Amino acid sequence: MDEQQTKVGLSDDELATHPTVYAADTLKDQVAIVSGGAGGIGRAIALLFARLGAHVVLVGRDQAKLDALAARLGDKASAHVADIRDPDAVKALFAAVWGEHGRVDCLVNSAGGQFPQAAIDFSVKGWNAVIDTNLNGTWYMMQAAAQRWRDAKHPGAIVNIVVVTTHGLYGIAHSIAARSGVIGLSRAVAVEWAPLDIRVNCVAPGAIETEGWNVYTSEARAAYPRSNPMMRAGSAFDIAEACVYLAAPSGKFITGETLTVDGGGQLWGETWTTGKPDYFRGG
Ligand SMILES: CCCCCCCCC/C=C/C(=O)SCCNC(=O)CCNC(=O)[C@H](O)C(C)(C)COP(=O)(O)OP(=O)(O)OC[C@H]1O[C@@H](n2cnc3c(N)ncnc32)[C@H](O)[C@@H]1OP(=O)(O)O
Ligand SMILES: NC(=O)C1=CN([C@@H]2O[C@H](COP(=O)(O)OP(=O)(O)OC[C@H]3O[C@@H](n4cnc5c(N)ncnc54)[C@H](OP(=O)(O)O)[C@@H]3O)[C@@H](O)[C@H]2O)C=CC1
Repeated sequence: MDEQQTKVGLSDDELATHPTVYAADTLKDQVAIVSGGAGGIGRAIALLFARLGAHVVLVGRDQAKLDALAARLGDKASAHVADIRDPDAVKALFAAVWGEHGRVDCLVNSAGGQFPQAAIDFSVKGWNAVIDTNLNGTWYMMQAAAQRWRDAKHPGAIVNIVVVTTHGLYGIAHSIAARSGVIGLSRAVAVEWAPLDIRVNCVAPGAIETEGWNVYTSEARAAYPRSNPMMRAGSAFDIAEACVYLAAPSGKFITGETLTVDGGGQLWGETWTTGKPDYFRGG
């Protein structure tokens, strides 16, 4: 992080009142677990899902952050502390939620992240922290959700928030490896779990303005809005609406897919999370 940390992205009030294309009862009576639910993208998902009728279970490691958002949502949300890297904590989370609500309809895995560093300098510990969070943690959540759905003969939908992997994203190779793993895993289990009426999809955000950006230098952050042909950053609300599309009946014939929400960034544009090296500046 650098000294120029600022509040970025839409406020909770803006997210809660943002116009949406979805009907108010789109997710009526559903129960959705959102990991990273108090993070920048996760809170947009939580606020929209709750607005569309779901009860949202907010998951993260920071009780106070979760409680603050849950308090805003009243009986539309509850807070559960769990580290997704701990498979026992994940099992306990699902036991608690099923015990409390008797159902889960949807899991959104938005917990994740990475730090910018040239791959050649990754330490073993740093590499493992990113793989463990983004690949292993996501998998523990997916498997726990699917086992419960299988045992209860209940349909389910999983949406994994990943990263656009098609042309790197220089400076976060550990995350690209982990997210490519999640995308491949999602495609594989989409087939295995179709007989269980479980759909598994991913959303790959481009530059989405959230406080998560504070892990990057101000120079890198300043370039993100120019990383796509729309020449602007997206908002967490764009990701939230994509998640609804895949989780709700609108996505009922979609599984194993990755929906890229990046303003065309994978087609044109470049992203240097550690700053653009002189070599690529030409001249
Ligand atoms: C095309 C479309 C365009 C798209 C254009 C897109 C542009 C934006 C791209 C992406 C944006 C986002 O994802 S937004 C952000 C999402 N949120 C985040 O990234 C959250 C911030 N990240 C993290 O919390 C951490 O990085 C993470 C590893 C995931 C968490 O794990 P832990 O808590 O275990 O990590 P820590 O204990 O802090 O660190 C563990 C070890 O990791 C290493 N480590 C951690 N931070 C480090 C650092 N800054 N530099 C070096 N090494 C570091 C050290 O070895 C640490 O050990 P020690 O040496 O012993 O300390
Ligand atoms: N913003 C962007 O431009 C982009 C974001 N993404 C991805 O989207 C996802 C959400 O990003 P965003 O909301 O911006 O980032 P944030 O950092 O704001 O949110 C990430 C959330 O994940 C939670 N989390 C992290 N590790 C764990 C863990 N081990 N167990 C439980 N919860 C954990 C954090 O909560 P706590 O620390 O309290 O546990 C935090 O609330 C991430 O995977 C991110 O990499 C992808 C592309 C672009």
